[in-house]
Amino acid sequence: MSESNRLRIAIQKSGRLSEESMKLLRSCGVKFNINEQRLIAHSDNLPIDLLRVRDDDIPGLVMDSVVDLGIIGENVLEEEQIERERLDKPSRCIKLRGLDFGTCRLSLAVPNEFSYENAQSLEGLRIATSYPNLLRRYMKKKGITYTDCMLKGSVEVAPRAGLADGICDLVSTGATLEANGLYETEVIYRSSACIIQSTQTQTPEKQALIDKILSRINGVVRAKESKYILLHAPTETLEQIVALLPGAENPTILPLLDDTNRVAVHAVSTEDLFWDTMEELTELGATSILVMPIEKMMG
Ligand SMILES: Nc1ncnc2c1ncn2[C@@H]1O[C@H](COP(=O)(O)OP(=O)(O)OP(=O)(O)O)[C@@H](O)[C@H]1O
Ligand SMILES: O=P(O)(O)OC[C@H]1O[C@H](OP(=O)(O)OP(=O)(O)O)[C@H](O)[C@@H]1O
Ligand SMILES: [Mg+2]
Repeated sequence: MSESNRLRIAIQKSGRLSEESMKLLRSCGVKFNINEQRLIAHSDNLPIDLLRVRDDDIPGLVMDSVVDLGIIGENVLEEEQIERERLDKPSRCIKLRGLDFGTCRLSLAVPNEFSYENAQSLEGLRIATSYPNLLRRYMKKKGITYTDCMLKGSVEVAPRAGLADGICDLVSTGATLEANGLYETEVIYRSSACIIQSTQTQTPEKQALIDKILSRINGVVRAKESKYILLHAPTETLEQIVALLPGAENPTILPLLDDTNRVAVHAVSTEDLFWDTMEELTELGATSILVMPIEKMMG
């Protein structure tokens, strides 16, 4: 493959991570248009190409240095890492940071009529999964022998179709399990999306661009977790009010026109402000409480 000076980022073409991956890159100032038929999307404003592929292919593309960065579920990353360990193949990639989407868990589940007591209840059974390595690691730790039935999709229909006794699949709300007459018994792995980088040597220009993207991602994620809070506070309860604002450092205190008993408080809070705290603030005499989202943060 020819060497390119453009940074290559692999994202899921279509599925649970696609929209959020594109949204994250766009919020970092990477402009691009997607043509559904095309594998590659070129950014208009930065030397970046997006490769739109199946999520299972992303860790391998990063580890083999075909692309520089990838956005992927930790579950798929870990599955590939265990596979490469097994095959004595190097996993040349590092996780740059976790992301706040694609949160789910890999769980064992059995049909509603199955009487499950503990993990040992699965001894000798056949379990359908798309994650044979994560399943094997868990079952080995528990000392349970089983047979696996590898399915790339529709894992949850396997017990009804007579292909397996139980399943090991991703769960979020549990609606898919319920719809298929199954119930969750053990969580074997908790996952969210993450961004990974190939450890193969980058050009200094590419590394500088990766650092810039990562710093922007940090800013976007921090901003999402933070809120800008404005309120009016009586001077006598000001200290208690400020102490209630979660993670707010050095708020700005401003005088109010024609009112010497109250001040305006402006603060950036590193956490969401919950209704309970809002109620406590009003009990302390705070008024005109506004909680606003922050788009970007830096410095
Ligand atoms: N219900 C869910 N809620 C949140 N995140 C999920 C959920 N299901 C899966 N994920 C995360 O999103 C990733 C992609 O899930 P998806 O179901 O789109 O994969 P897929 O069907 O294997 O797609 P592909 O066609 O790309 O192979 C999973 O590996 C997991 O990290
Ligand atoms: O617990 P729930 O909220 O029901 O989510 C779990 C389902 O979500 C994922 O599939 P997805 O809907 O992405 O479709 P897929 O099976 O085509 O991958 C996963 O494979 C489960 O089937
Ligand atoms: Mg997949």
